[in-house]
Amino acid sequence: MNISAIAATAVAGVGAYTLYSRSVRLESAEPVSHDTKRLRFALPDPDQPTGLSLTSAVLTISWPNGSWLPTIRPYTPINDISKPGFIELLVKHYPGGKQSTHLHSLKPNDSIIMIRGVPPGYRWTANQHPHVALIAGGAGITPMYQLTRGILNNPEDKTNITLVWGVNSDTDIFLREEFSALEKNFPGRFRAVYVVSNPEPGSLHPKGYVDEQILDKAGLSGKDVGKNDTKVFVCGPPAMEKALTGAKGFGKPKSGILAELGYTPAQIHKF
Ligand SMILES: Cc1cc2nc3c(=O)[nH]c(=O)nc-3n(C[C@H](O)[C@H](O)[C@H](O)COP(=O)(O)OP(=O)(O)OC[C@H]3O[C@@H](n4cnc5c(N)ncnc54)[C@H](O)[C@@H]3O)c2cc1C
Repeated sequence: MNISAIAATAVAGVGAYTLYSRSVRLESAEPVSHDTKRLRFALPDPDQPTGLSLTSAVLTISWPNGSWLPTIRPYTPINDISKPGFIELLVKHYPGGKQSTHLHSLKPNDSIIMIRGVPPGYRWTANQHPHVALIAGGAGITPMYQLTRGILNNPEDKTNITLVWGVNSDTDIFLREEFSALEKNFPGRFRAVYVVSNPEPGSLHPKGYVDEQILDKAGLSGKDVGKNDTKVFVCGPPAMEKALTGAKGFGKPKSGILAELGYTPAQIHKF
């Protein structure tokens, strides 16, 4: 969904969707890499449920630098959405980016408006697929983290998960500890593979981008996974998503890496 469609839905539904009593207050802001912060917002009532379902984003509304027009952008909470009282966002700063610059400038006790319900998100159903492949680039990790935690924290859900995350540098793997803990606690259920385009000397991760070879090595080619058994989720920068899922344009549409590996469009969901 593009930003204007999201904004239109938000404006049309603002009465129905305003969840957190207009504003939420920043409790803490912690840098997790050179350009990314973890922001924890308190809901007005500490017992208030997040009201979020797996998987969903929230819409943030702010007026950076006293502007007349609001800036409206979606972000994907990374906290345990079953716990009440707060919302945690992981926000990458884009130089010149309106909302990410504003969110990075917030100090504890500053407030923003947050709306749930738009964009609608992907409605996850436990055990609908025996295996999911989560392919993320950079800040596109947030919906993958929400989904991974949601699946593994539900004792009824037996879905296996393979995560492939492409980042620029080793320091951009900011959820490494959280993912390591999940790998340890759910052996055989969850596996994470990191691909680094500019690795540090001595990095343990493969150098490069998420391509056919990396996915093949991660066990995600058609020969490794039953064709209809895997649901693939993709979230990353536009160039990465294009390479994975193909591109329309002038002339013949280009098929992407996932099609080459044997996945059908119905198996692929782009966050
Ligand atoms: C459903 C959904 C969930 C999202 N969840 C998150 C999240 O959890 N964390 C997060 O950090 N972001 C997330 N985003 C992206 C976020 O909504 C904003 O688009 C992003 O923060 C940039 O907004 P901005 O106002 O700072 O930049 P803008 O003012 O919109 O853009 C300014 C410039 O920044 C650059 N830029 C903006 N976005 C990107 C991009 N995605 N890739 C490369 N360059 C870009 C471009 O050069 C652009 O011209 C999500 C997006 C969607 C659609």
